[in-house]
Amino acid sequence: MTLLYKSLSRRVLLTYAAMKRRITTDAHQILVSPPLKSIDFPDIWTSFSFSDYSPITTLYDTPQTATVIDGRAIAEEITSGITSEVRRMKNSIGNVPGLAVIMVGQGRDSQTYVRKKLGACEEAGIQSKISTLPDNCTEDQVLNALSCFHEDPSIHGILVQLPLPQHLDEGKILNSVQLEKDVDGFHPINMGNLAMWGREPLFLPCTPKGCIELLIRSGVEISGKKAVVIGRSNIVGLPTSLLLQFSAEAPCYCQRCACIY
Ligand SMILES: Nc1nc2c(c(=O)[nH]1)N[C@@H](CN(C=O)c1ccc(C(=O)N[C@@H](CCC(=O)O)C(=O)O)cc1)CN2
Repeated sequence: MTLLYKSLSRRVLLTYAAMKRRITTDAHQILVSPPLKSIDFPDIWTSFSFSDYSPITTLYDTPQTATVIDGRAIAEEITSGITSEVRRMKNSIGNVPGLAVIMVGQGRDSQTYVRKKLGACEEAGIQSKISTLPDNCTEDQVLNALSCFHEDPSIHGILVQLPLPQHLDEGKILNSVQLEKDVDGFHPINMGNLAMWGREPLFLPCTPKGCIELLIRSGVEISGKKAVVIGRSNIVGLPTSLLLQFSAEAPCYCQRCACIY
């Protein structure tokens, strides 16, 4: 399992590194940008066969017309792909991936998101564990929960559901997530590597990755486009903008403003 995981990560990172090299060594490429499918990432962006998909709509055919992307259908498609991959893994090596979630407090939104994440794991055959801590827990309790999951060989990915209560130091806690298990990609080294040429993050934040997936799977050609990202949060806006840098021509932030581009 570890070998498979390492070989997958390696393959992904090599693709990512190759792409970054191409961009940095060829000034022309900076303007033209390589197609997004050749960028990093893992599972789908590199092995995804575009011919398998009929775009929900070809945006080029209908310029300036808003199109609603059917996220639910795409999510089902992705889940089904992951489910077969996990089944294959179980049949070949007898193991399945394991996700651990740390949730502090009883925030309604957080509970909903965590429930959905665990439900998605179950649907795909991924093992999951959750550590639920009270609103008034100490930083040490969170760090202890993290340590337990770091040492648990059945856990390959850990996420700390955000936001955390005010009295906890979010930065310190995210810094403490083991890099190799940082599935949210929120560790400053993973985030920093995403922002730097010649560096490779081990994981991508899931919402930005999901946005790019939706575009790709809907047949939207990102390369060479101008993109506007509204908001610059660490969780969504900032990493989305970084991802778009690789393909869109001129991504920019838009913070608390109406923006017509
Ligand atoms: N550890 C993490 N904590 C948090 C994350 C995260 O990625 N990792 N993100 C948010 C909460 N969240 C997932 O946990 C999340 C929230 C909202 C969305 C999203 O896409 N929202 C859509 C609406 C979707 C719908 O209505 O069905 C939107 O805002 O347009 C994705 C993920 C904070 N905590």
